[in-house]
Amino acid sequence: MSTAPSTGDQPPNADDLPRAKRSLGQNFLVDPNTIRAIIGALRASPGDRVFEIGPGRGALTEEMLGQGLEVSVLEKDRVLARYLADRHPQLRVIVGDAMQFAWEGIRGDWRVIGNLPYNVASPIIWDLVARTPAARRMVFTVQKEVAQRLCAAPGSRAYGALSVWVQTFAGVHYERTLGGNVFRPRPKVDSAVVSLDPAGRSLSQAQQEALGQVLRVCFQKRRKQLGSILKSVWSPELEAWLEAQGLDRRVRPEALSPEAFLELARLVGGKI
Ligand SMILES: C[S@@+](CC[C@H](N)C(=O)[O-])C[C@H]1O[C@@H](n2cnc3c(N)ncnc32)[C@H](O)[C@@H]1O
Repeated sequence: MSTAPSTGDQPPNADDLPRAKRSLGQNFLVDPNTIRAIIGALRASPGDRVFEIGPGRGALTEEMLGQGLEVSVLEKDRVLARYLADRHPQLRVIVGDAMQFAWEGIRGDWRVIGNLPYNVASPIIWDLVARTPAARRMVFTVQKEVAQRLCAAPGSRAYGALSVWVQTFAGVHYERTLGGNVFRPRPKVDSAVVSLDPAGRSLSQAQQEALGQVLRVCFQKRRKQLGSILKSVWSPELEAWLEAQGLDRRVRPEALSPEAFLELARLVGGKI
């Protein structure tokens, strides 16, 4: 760990940099053009507040500070958190786990950014979008397959519970694919950048549980027909609602839009 006094404007000596820990998904961005492009996707202006998840050695953090953004970071690795706090006294550094963070505090004017640890990216985004309805734009670097699932449209192979859940709360846009050469160490999988624009939708805890339950049940059996999946809770109301959509009980879950799932959760959630 570097114990040098703050030298935010000096490039760190390679020997001072904390080693990458595989267990924490540490693949650090090293390509300046990619770093600028990811931050550009945030569409932030000087003075805007940005919350970064997993700042690592500060590749995105330092560029954002250089652009005059007001940055707070949440890092699980104490060594890296200390390294960043030492180098950047103006940075608000929180040592903590994004899987257990009180996201409700990120309200209003916050943008969110993160080159997320790949093994926990989906649950972090799942939680974050539901609990920060008023936040501004979010930009995440994730495994390419996860990015495809986040953006997937009904009927496509990648469309599933994660797509429906996240698109219930935000508009999702696939920004770009990243080759392994922009990271050190180089990850084994391809990566992609996605942006999310929260729609301002707030669901109660009960509504969230109902939607989560319906998604779990439906996408466990995505090739089955809805009438068979929901046999035990089928009702005339459900039948009438499907008919009004121009659908019937033979429809498969993967054909339903996020809005349709929300209505389905209202009709059957809590009963299955
Ligand atoms: C893929 S690296 C990205 C580092 C840096 N942002 C970059 O782009 O070079 C992921 C970062 O998230 C941190 N991390 C891993 N699990 C975390 C968790 N549960 N909560 C917060 N940070 C975590 C890792 O220590 C690491 O710094």
